[in-house]
Formats: sequence, C-alpha cells, structure tokens
Amino acid sequence: MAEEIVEPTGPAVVEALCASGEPSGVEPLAAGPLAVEPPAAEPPTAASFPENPAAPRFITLEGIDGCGKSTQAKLLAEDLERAGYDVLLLREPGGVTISEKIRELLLDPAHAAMSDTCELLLYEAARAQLVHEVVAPALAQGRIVVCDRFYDSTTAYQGYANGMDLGAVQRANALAVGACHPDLTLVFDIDPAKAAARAAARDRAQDRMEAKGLAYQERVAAGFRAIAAAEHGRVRLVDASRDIDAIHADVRALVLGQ
Ligand SMILES: Nc1ncnc2c1ncn2[C@@H]1O[C@H](COP(=O)(O)OP(=O)(O)O)[C@@H](O)[C@H]1O
Ligand SMILES: Cc1cn([C@H]2C[C@H](O)[C@@H](COP(=O)(O)OP(=O)(O)O)O2)c(=O)[nH]c1=O
Repeated sequence: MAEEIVEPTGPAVVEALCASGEPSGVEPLAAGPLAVEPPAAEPPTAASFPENPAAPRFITLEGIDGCGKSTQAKLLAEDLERAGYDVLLLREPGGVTISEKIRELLLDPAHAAMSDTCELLLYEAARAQLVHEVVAPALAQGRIVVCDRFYDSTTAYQGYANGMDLGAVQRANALAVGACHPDLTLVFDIDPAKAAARAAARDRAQDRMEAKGLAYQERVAAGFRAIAAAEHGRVRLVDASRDIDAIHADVRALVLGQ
C-alpha cells in the first residue's frame, strides 16, 4: 500500500525546496485567466522513472464530487508502488493535522453562512500547510506525490462555480503553493447526475459543498473542462463515466505509458 498521510510524520519531514515557509512570490498573471504556469507541450510519462528527470513526480486527480477520483488515486498509487517508486498519497483539503482541521470547518453543513471569500482563503490555507509540511519535502526527497484534488479544484469550485474573479483565484493559488506545481493533472469527466448517484450510494451524509446541488456541480464540471482546454499540456480529461477498470487503464496509460 502506498503511504497515506493524514497526520504529519514528525521529524522525518524535512524542510525543502519550495514553499518552505515563505512562498517564493506571486507570479504576475499570464495572458489566459487559467494559466498558473506555462503548459508543457506534452505531459511526461513515468515509463523511465527515475532516469527521466522530466517524468511526472507530482500528479493530481480532479473532478466533481463522486466522479471516482479517490478510487483511481488509490489504484494509481498502488501501481506506482508496485513499479518500485516511493509514493505519497494525499488528499485535499486535508492531509496534515492543521489542514484536516480546516477541512472540518469547510465541510461542516452547519457553516452555511460561510462567505465565498472565507471559503477561498480556507482552501488556500489548508493547501499552503500541506505543501509546506509534506508536498515540498516529499518532492525534494525524490518521492512521487499523488494528490486527490489540488489547486484546479479551487479554480473550478471557487472560481467558475462560485463566480469569483479568476485572476484573484489564480493569485491565491500561486500564493499557497509557491513553486510546487503538478506535473500532470487528470480530470475525471462525468455527467454530474451520474456522479451524484455514485456519491449518494456512499454511506455518508452530504457535506456543505455537496449540499450546493446539481446545478452547482454542473458549473464545476464546466470549469474543469475549461481548465483542461486551457492547459492541455498539463491537464488531461479522462472519461469517468465508464467502469473502474476501463478508467484505470486510461490512467495507467497517461501516467506510466502502459
Ligand atoms: N467507475 C465507477 N463506476 C461505478 N462506481 C464507481 C466508479 N468509481 C468509483 N465508484 C464508486 O462511486 C463512489 C464515489 O467514488 P469516489 O472514488 O469516492 O469518488 P470521488 O473521490 O471522486 O468523490 C464510491 O462508492 C465508489 O466505490
Ligand atoms: C481542494 C478543494 C476542494 N473543494 C471541495 C470539493 C469537494 O466538494 C470538497 C472536498 O470534499 P471531498 O469529500 O474530499 O471530495 P470528494 O467528494 O470529491 O471525495 O471540497 C473546493 O471547493 N475547493 C478546493 O480547492
């Protein structure tokens, strides 16, 4: 099993490359509202890990609630482990103690009064801490990080679905992550009604975000598609309406080239 961090790992966690406390600064906005970083021509594959320095080391999985990305994140992490890589599987918001506490604030259905700005900044605060405590150190140690959601969720939910200014969202994302950007992002694309049916089959109560409803999820899904179109090099759409094995085969092909 790939290691899954919820609590910090203590002294083994070292200070590292990027976002080690002080973010490296906010880059000026690129021409397109979504271009957090210039897209690579083609996403690298992990076929020649660790020899290939361009292979993806930081892989994020994105999509609307219930699209199946947590299922695929686990399968991918297991694949990479079996292939001999040192893998860290994380989720957002959360992953370390402070970020898990922020997650509770964000998802508590009792917090219906939360403003859009408060919501944005809490997601960014959770992310900044996760990057600082584990993502940056793990990447510096040469580990592969697989993260269930990252800043594209903020762009899709708080930007596209909540209607916040996309430039402001991009600047907030940049502040939270410093130099830590995903090498490859898979967006699991599915009809929101189908995803809602999957989520409903899970044995758990709706959280504050899920309670926003189907029309909201449709705006989120459109946001993710817009991100994939704008950043085709880093971001790849995967048809998530199929069965788990078929989706997993696509994920393997995109990440491992097999
Ligand atoms: N391809 C699939 N087809 C049918 N059910 C799925 C598929 N992928 C995941 N599920 C199930 O749907 C529910 C939501 O999946 P999950 O991976 O938790 O989604 P997410 O993390 O995107 O919210 C879970 O009960 C899971 O077992
Ligand atoms: C990371 C992130 C998540 N979210 C939302 C997406 C989900 O509704 C919620 C996280 O809940 P979670 O249960 O982890 O998601 P999922 O249902 O996909 O398994 O937070 C944002 O709105 N912005 C963000 O930046």
